[in-house]
Amino acid sequence: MPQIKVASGVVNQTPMAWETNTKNIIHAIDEARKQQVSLLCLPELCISGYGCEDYFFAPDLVEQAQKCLIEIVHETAGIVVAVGLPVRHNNSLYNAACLIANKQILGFYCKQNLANNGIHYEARWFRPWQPGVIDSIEVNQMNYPIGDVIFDLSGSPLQGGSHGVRIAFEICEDGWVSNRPARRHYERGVDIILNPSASHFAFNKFMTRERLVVDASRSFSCSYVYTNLLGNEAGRAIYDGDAMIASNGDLLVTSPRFSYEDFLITAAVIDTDYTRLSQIQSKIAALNKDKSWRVVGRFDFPEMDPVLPQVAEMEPFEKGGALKEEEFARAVCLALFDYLRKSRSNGFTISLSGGADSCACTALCGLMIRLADESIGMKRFKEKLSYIKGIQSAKTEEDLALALIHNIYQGTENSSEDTLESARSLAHSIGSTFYNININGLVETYKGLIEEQIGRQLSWHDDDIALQNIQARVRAPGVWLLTNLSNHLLLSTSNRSEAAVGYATMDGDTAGSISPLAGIDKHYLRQWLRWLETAGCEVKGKHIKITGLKKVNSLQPTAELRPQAQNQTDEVDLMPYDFLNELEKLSIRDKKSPVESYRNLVVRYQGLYSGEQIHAWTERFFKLWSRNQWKRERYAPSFHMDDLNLDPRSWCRFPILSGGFERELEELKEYVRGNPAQGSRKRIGF
Ligand SMILES: Nc1ncnc2c1ncn2[C@@H]1O[C@H](COP(=O)(O)OP(=O)(O)OC[C@H]2O[C@@H]([n+]3cccc(C(=O)O)c3)[C@H](O)[C@@H]2O)[C@@H](O)[C@H]1O
Ligand SMILES: Nc1ncnc2c1ncn2[C@@H]1O[C@H](COP(=O)(O)OP(=O)(O)OP(=O)(O)O)[C@@H](O)[C@H]1O
Ligand SMILES: NC(=O)CC[C@H](N)C(=O)O
Repeated sequence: MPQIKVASGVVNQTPMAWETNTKNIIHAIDEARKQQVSLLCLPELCISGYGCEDYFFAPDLVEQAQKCLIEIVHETAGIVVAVGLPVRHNNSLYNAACLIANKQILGFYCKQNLANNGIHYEARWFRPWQPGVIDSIEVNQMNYPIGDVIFDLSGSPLQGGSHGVRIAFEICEDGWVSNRPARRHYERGVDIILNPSASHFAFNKFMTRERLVVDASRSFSCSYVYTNLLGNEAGRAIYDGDAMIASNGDLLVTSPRFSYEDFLITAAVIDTDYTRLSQIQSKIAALNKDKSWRVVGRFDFPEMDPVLPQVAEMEPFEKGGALKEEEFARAVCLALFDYLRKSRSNGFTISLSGGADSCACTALCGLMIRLADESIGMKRFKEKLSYIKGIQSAKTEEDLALALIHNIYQGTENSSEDTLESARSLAHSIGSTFYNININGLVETYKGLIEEQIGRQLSWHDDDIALQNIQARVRAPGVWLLTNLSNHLLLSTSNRSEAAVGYATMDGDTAGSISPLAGIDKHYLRQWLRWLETAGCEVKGKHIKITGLKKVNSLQPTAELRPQAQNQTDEVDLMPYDFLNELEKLSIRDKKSPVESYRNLVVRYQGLYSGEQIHAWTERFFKLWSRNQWKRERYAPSFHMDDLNLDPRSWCRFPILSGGFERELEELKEYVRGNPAQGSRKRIGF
């Protein structure tokens, strides 16, 4: 049949959650069938979960995945389904997709290009399949083809079935490399390419995916069905559920992103006659006489009535002019919601200072409730968190916030009325539980005990950092106590700029179980808070704002650890946050030496800061960066946002002990000495 209804199925999976994962897959198949879909593509490794880490090595994991596969096969009456799982073959592990048609397994395609950069470590567990190789694998006492296969599905002869529909695969990274399998699929006259992916969220990445998919469908004259995972699967990576279907260079349909559903089906009708016409016109199809790659299967694609032209549209939030703000809000909120339910915790506790970081964490929790409510409604929200007894009688979003978000302000003599008011007004605006204690006595008690032992008084002149740190540390036990009492998760509030330079007290304000902001820089975070107060997330024609952020948006960031008379601010302690951000990009993301970083900064901040000042900040940054790797190793898990991530466990590795750039900073000093004029020129065109 020339017209076929195909679909991408996105699913919210969890590593090794065999029952839930299988249930989500079966529900997705049922829904696709209900929508008269004939061919459904489900994500990469969706049976086991993508993030099983070294447990992929466990033979039992592969067996469990196979048991689930058999269960799924029984649920595929009248539909063709592609589902991803790890398979063991000849003592190697492969990242495979199984094609099932009408309760029959047809075979397995294995990924040829493993993702092994950034947060991906696939080559640690899997072997890449060699192009052109096909073998046979035994599953449940039956032999099936495995490897670089293309499926040729024909209906019964009565249905004009001699015209087989050719279906091939690229698994995620396969579609991102220059020598992609689709080029060979094209020469074999393929009608449909399925791409089951596990493509983590990063800012703007959906546009790159779209280009890959649309370009492939145009260059290879085919229909391209791309699907992805959804939600916070395993802790750090977030999947936005981005799925789409393109045909002959046109994007037919895209899925809604950042949904709180367990699964979503995105369907379109494709026309194989139309893509074949393009193949004929480009005179390329089926050059090769060797057909060993062809796996023949039987499936009667139903007759379809013509459909109206299909054109994909962006979601309103994607075209509203605040894409990064929207993506940050939606990605982190979904990540928090999944973390909450998958860790079976009862809510979030935050030590709320009224400053930008803890206000951002609190606002994100409040926003999570509102976005989830908009996505799945109050009833499903409560069902998904059915183990939390305290929210089952909630009627409003504020009722939910009261139980799910606990804040505590912990002032000292160095705290100001401004920050207390900021904290209180934010808590009030989202409806969270707010506590207010004074920890001065605790700080004084510790100080007194130690002074007595060492035989001298501590002073701000001699003991500045130690006196700052004791205040930050004294806050940790109380907030942990509160957290434990409600079986909450304690959010640690550090942002990426602080992580870069270790501007946090270990076991003080770093205490916590997740660091939702550790992937985002402080300069951007402040801008985002202003956006959330004044514009907010666009949902169903309205805007979800958090107006209680008004006070914090009027304050200058300060740790409030030194006596108020010293007017402590982060930017005086460190350097301006936008400068820190640029320097961090140059030195850490782009790996430029201190001299090269400095030279670039002098150009960028010409006329604004002197060469001497830029030199001093560059030196400070490199010293603090290398001295504080151990702190980054000890941060609570954070979410991946982009290629500026500093998380050493998923992205950016650096030695804990190192030469600390001593020689490189000497070279910088020499360079500055030899180029004294730099940086003192007037700033042009900023
Ligand atoms: N390589 C290494 N491996 C393992 N441990 C290492 C280490 N180097 C030092 N250390 C240890 O690190 C300790 C120092 O670290 P730590 O005690 O955390 O303190 P430290 O990094 O010296 O100071 C904390 C900084 O963060 C700022 N802060 C703190 C709290 C809140 C805020 C805010 O923005 O609100 C800012 C504060 O102003 C200060 O500049 C040393 O005593 C030593 O034990
Ligand atoms: N008075 C306070 N009450 C409760 N928690 C506090 C207080 N002061 C600091 N904290 C905790 O320590 C964390 C670190 O302080 P830090 O100053 O870096 O962040 P912030 O106050 O949220 O933001 P900013 O740095 O923009 O002022 C805070 O996010 C908060 O969790
Ligand atoms: N699972 C994968 O192969 C992911 C790699 C791919 N480059 C992506 O991030 O989308």
